[in-house]
Parts: sequence; C-alpha cells; structure tokens
Amino acid sequence: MTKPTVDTLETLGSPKRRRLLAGAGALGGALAADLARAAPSAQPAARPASDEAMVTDAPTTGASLQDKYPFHGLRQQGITTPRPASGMVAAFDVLASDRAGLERLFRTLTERIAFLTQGGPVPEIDPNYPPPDSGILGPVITPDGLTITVSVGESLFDKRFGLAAHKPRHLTRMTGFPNDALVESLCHGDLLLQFCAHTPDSNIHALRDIVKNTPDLLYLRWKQEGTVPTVPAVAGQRPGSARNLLGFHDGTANPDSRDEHMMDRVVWVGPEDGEPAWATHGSYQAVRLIRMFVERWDRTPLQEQESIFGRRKASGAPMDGKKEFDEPDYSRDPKGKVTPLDSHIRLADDRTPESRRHLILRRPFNYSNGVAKNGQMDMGLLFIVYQANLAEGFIAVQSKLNGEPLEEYIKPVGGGYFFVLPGAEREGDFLGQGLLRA
Ligand SMILES: C=CC1=C(C)c2cc3[nH]c(cc4nc(cc5[nH]c(cc1n2)c(C)c5CCC(=O)O)C(CCC(=O)O)=C4C)c(C)c3C=C
Ligand SMILES: [Fe+2]
Repeated sequence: MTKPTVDTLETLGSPKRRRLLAGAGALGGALAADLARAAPSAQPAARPASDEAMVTDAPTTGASLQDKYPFHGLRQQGITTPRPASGMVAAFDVLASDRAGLERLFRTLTERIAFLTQGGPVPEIDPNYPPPDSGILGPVITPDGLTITVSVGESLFDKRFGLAAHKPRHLTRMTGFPNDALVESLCHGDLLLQFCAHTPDSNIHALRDIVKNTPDLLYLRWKQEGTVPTVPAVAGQRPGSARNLLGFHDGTANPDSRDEHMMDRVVWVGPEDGEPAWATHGSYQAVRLIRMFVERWDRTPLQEQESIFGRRKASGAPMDGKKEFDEPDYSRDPKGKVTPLDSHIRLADDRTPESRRHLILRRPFNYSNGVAKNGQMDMGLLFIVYQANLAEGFIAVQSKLNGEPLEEYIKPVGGGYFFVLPGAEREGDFLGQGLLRA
C-alpha cells in the first residue's frame, strides 16, 4: 500500500485549520475556503500508518488537504489505499468509435488523473475562452488525498475496438441475484471511475474536469456518491471500523489492506492466474447499489438485528466475543445457538478452509439520496469490492448470502462488474496501454 505524502503539513484537526474555518464567516465563504485549502502548516499528519495498533479502514481525524498519493506505479491507487471520508463512482458509455479514439480517451484520462491527484495551480488563459477549470476548488487544486481508479466493463470488449480476445477471463455482464431489483439505468457501463478523497468537493471537481475534457469520448450513464463517517483517533487504541446506515460497524473482518502478501493473493491479478498478460496488477471490481429499508430496520428489535448480522450492535463484537476484532469460533457452536447459521457474517465466511478461497476486499460507502417516491428515505450502501477472481470472490460470496434474513431490509438496485486496469508505471505511460498493445 502506498502512503500519502504531505507536502505542506496542514491537518484538518489542527488549531490553525480551525482558526481559518472559524474566520470563514467574516472573510466570506469562498475566499475562506480557498485560504483553508491552500494554507500551509507545521503540523504533521496525524495518522501513524506504521503503527500496527492503529490499523483501521475507517477515516480518522487528521486528514490533510495536502495529502497525495503518487500517480505512477504498477497498480492503480484507490483500492488498497485507506478508505477516505468521501467516495463516488461514475459509470460511462464510451463514445469513441475506434481504437484511435479509445487510445485518446485513455491518454486524456491519464493526463487529467495525474494532474488532479497531485494538484497544482490552474493555468491562466485568455478570458475569451471558457475557464480551464470549474473553479470550485479555487485557483490552486489541493490534492486532498484524491484517488481516481479507472476500470472497464465487459461491454468495452465488444466489436467496436477489436478487444474481444483480450477480455479478462471472469469479466461478465452483471446479472440479477434472487433479491435484486436492478434498474437498467443504474447498471453497467463501458468504463467506471471511482473517486475517493477527504472531501466530496474534490470528487465532484475531478468528475467535472474529466467530463469537460472528454466531450466526444464519454457519456455519463449513472453515478453515486457516498460517505464514510470519520472515526476519532484515540491515542493508544485501535479505532473501530466505521458504521453503516444500519448502525453496525462495517469492515471489521476485512483483510488488512496493508499486508502486501495478502493483497497479492486476494486482490491483485498475478501472472499465474491464467489471465491475459496485460491484466497482471489489475483487479476485478464489483459495484452494487444496495438500498436499505431503514424505516423497517429502525422498528426491528435489537436482538433480531444482532442475530441478522451475527455481531453486537454497540461493540461490533462477534456473538461469542467481547471486542470488535475478536475472532468468532464457530467450531464451538455447530448448531448456531450463539451465532445463527444464517447470520450475515457466518454465511459470508464460515471460517472453514474452503471459505479462505473466497476472501474479498470490501471498500463500501454509505449513501443518502433524498426521498423515494413512496416517501421513504432513499439510503443504503454503495458496495464496492475488489478481488483477483470475480467468480471465486463476489459472485461466490453473494451466492452464499442469497436468501439471508438481511434481505428483508435491503434491495440491490444497480451496479456492475468491472476490471481495474493496471497502473501507468512510468512517466509517459498511459492507463490502458497494456490492453491496447496486447
Ligand atoms: C457479496 C458480498 C457482500 C455483500 C453484498 C454484503 C452486503 C452488506 N453487508 C452489510 C453489513 C456487514 N457486512 C459484514 C461482514 C461481511 N460482509 C461480507 C460480504 C458482503 N456483504 C463479508 C465477506 C463479511 C465478513 C464476514 C466475516 O469474515 O466475518 C458486517 C460485519 C462486520 C464486518 O466484518 O465488516 C456487516 C455489519 C450490509 C449492510 C450489506 C448490504 C447493504
Ligand atoms: Fe456484508
């Protein structure tokens, strides 16, 4: 996992930052926001990434607008990178009609992502032309921990670009599971961009930049924004996982994304996986928009909620444990008297050697979209999951979950399957280069 660098070490929780924000009213919102974004500080970043005791996949206080992840590398960022507070996915149809157009798209994406994730001043141009930037972050783009991850859908491998022979082995068009009510306009896409940053403004800014720079190449199909609640960092304590909108800690049993050996096994496609050579260092991505029926959930007894997940709501502990990160021991409970056999966590991973083959890296965000037509709150989980093998990963785990009691409270309505391109390794390389040269 690559750690963010902090050029000028301003932390969101620093007294300086708080003073700047407190002065926002007096200064006028936009100017104060510009100052806050660009302000340097002597405070170090708060996250001690090398301290084992602090492992969490929840954003903690101390995020800096100057955090940045290197763009070039064998693998793309935004997968094993810590999950920040704001996420967004945007799925597109590709308008390019031939290989040359597709290459122009990949080169443009590479150039824009390299700039947006590293930040810098927006160039000044002749005011007779439209401004080169939306301006919503001010004249200097702060990196804000932004990552933009590019993946491609199965439909990109149709006749248009002559890529059919190079499709990753498991990349298929997502089909519905028994509890799904998929809405076609919220599904699939030739290309998907995942934006992650400390603040939603950076994701929106980046999306608008990319849309502005690809008018003849991309058509926006659907998008979904989401958030992860920030977990306060308590000195000497491992922070708990963030909570989802059903009120449970979510992410507890995720494999440790800092363990490179584990990530090579679970997440990244390797040369031995029987995939096309260009796909090495890529990953399969499943995205699911899962609506939650929160009104019904909030009227469900606590003990039923806990039985549905197989964990305690307050602590996140497994039913046979005391603390969130205690390991459940199902061998002592073969009939499911303590942890029901059909609880979410026991179905998803029954801790047998067989289930080790189906490990996945979950990287979800909570979403809240306003009000549904029936007057209910439209909220849920933007479920994003990465694995080296889609069939053994998401599809196998979802198949085990089919029919689970949680289904009474959730309804998957959209998403799709995608393949994350390997990284642009060196300056001058572009995302998708291996695929187009295969
Ligand atoms: C197909 C994969 C999964 C889907 C879809 C999914 C949906 C989903 N999950 C929650 C809430 C929780 N999930 C938890 C654990 C968990 N979930 C999956 C897979 C899917 N979940 C796995 C593999 C696991 C880990 C199981 C284990 O090893 O014990 C938990 C418990 C805490 C944790 O480990 O994260 C919660 C809570 C919701 C609300 C949801 C759909 C809306
Ligand atoms: Fe889950």
